[in-house]
Amino acid sequence: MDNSEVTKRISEIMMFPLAAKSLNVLSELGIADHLLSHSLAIDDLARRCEVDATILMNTLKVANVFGFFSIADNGLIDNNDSSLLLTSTNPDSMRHFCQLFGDEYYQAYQGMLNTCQTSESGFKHIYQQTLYQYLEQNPTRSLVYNLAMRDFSRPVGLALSRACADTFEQAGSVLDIGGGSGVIASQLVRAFPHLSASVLDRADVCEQCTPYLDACDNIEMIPGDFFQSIPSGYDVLVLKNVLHNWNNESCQRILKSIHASLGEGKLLVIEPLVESEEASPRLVFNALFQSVICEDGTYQRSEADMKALLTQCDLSLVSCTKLPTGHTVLELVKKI
Ligand SMILES: C[S@@+](CC[C@H](N)C(=O)[O-])C[C@H]1O[C@@H](n2cnc3c(N)ncnc32)[C@H](O)[C@@H]1O
Repeated sequence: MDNSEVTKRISEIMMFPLAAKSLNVLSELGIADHLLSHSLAIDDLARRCEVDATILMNTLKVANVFGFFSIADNGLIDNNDSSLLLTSTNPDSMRHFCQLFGDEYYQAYQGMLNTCQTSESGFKHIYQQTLYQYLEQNPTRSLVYNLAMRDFSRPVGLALSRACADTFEQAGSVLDIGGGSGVIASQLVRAFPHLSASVLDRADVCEQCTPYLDACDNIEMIPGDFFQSIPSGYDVLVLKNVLHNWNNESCQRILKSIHASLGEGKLLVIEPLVESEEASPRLVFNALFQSVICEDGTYQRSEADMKALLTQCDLSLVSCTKLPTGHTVLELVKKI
């Protein structure tokens, strides 16, 4: 690559925040929802959203560079297959994800220099409180967070049902620890109707997410704190995308609570782990993301790091399975 190409690349990279922010603003405004039933002229769309038509058009053009929305020569704006994923009701929706990543997380990246210097959370540096303290005090944004996790976890729930079918077929009950909106629990009871499922999460999450559960799924939401205690008596405990939010010391405290409740049951730890030979850009970004957004001193873990952490907590590894989503499922039982 010659210098002029590198110069172009640098200027593109430095402008990329505008691309992420454009998807965020279009998601906050619900533009894809406005276009759900028909195309609209830019002036009409801007009027409905109470924004400046020229700036909205420029925002749409940035999104369009990345393949979102269709902009006709006559100025009519419409959804295309990509922007349909920004609608609220699409089962594969990424709208809440764009709202969360392009707002709170985006602002927290301002703390990254501090994270590099101190290994402390960039989020905490900017917001002067941890992510979960912030969410507790901001119910509207907490709902965005919970729905973003739901959007993100949907494909994993399906993959998990297929990959661990034997485990769930043989089980009668499952508890999803830090299970948020209950998306994984819902998918499990649909795939295995004999299962009874519960979700343990922070009290405000349980209250907020109960209306989003399908009543037919009959899932119990249990308000609690996984650092304090976890109810026992379940055949399978699921812990998905939880440990990566915490440093080793906090993970050990969570695993101690799990150990106390596990009995004869199985624990499934599901995490996006990195291996050096499969460093996809998304996983490379994720490693940095965890240190900036999560608790002070949190680092991305490899499969070996995770196995070491789990076995230090008196758990024995039974199996290790890769999901097509890039997550690893570690099945564990209490060490005898
Ligand atoms: C990254 S989200 C993962 C949610 C869900 N497991 C999933 O994969 O979609 C982490 C979850 O841990 C929950 N959480 C954080 N601190 C908790 C605590 N002390 N006790 C119980 N749940 C907690 C959060 O509310 C959130 O739902």
